Amino acid sequence: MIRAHQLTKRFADRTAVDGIDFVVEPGRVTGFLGPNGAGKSTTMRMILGLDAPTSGTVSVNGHRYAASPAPLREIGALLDAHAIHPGRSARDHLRWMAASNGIPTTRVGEVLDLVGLDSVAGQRAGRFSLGMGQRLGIAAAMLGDPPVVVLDEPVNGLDPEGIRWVRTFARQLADEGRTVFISSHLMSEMALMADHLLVIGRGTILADCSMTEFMTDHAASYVRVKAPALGDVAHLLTGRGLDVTRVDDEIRVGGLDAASIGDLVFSRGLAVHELTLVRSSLEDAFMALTADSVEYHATAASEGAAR
Ligand SMILES: Nc1ncnc2c1ncn2[C@@H]1O[C@H](COP(=O)(O)OP(=O)(O)OP(=O)(O)O)[C@@H](O)[C@H]1O
Repeated sequence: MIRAHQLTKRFADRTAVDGIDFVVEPGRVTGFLGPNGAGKSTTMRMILGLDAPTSGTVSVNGHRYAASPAPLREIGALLDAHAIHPGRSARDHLRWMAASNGIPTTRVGEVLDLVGLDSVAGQRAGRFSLGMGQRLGIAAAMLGDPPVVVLDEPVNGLDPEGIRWVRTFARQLADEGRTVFISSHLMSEMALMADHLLVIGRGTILADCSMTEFMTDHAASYVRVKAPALGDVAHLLTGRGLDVTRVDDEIRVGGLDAASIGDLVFSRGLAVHELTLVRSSLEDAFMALTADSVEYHATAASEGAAR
């Protein structure tokens, strides 16, 4: 597992990570989410010992990762998929990494197979597409068969097939009992991939909960009601103290579940033509939660100009 205690990183006058505490548990995919500049990469770099904390600590499997005698066997990390010599073949790149970490070269064939790159392993990495580069980065991360896997924005720029592959792969690693920690600034992607969420904004933790809890706590919901005598239904529900808003040919009701609303309306002999629970999307919930921590807000005009 990964454990952070009062983890802090300051760059000159900027506090990138501000005294955060969290535990990333094994056996599940934990999504690390936050808007651009929230502190995700800085946190991941501190986990991997690439940045030293200004104060606080972070440990991997109970000790500081930088002090590990066999780092690739502790954590497999994908930070920058382009950090590969372009003239070297995928196989040579992995062989070199394996040799410098005391890992038998037979493992190279296994990880190439694992990520589906065996047929192109002799090609120069500089010719790889973005998706192939990500797969090669993940193959490198898996060389030491590590119990902890950290992937920073692994689906950035991937096509739908590549995204699905990363998702399935992450799930498989968690099912094998590994600790899987994946950053992204896209909620929709995490909704499909993560069991647990750690949301960061301006260097502080905004949420640390299961996906289900996140939805319950942060996603707004209402019941859409359509009825021939809409005014009468609205009057009845408002009279019961419910939060009722009329929008076109429907009313939106908050504060009571759909079945109870149906029963109540039926008990007055009124007909109902539609009764639907509507939840705001995870993306909406995430945007609402992190709205105050977004560094760069696009104005409506600049959004329009960008289109
Ligand atoms: N080496 C550095 N020197 C100065 N400031 C830095 C440095 N690295 C990061 N920062 C600042 O720290 C803050 C957090 O950056 P970080 O890259 O960790 O965010 P992030 O959540 O990974 O963002 P993104 O999704 O854009 O990658 C940002 O304001 C960033 O400008």
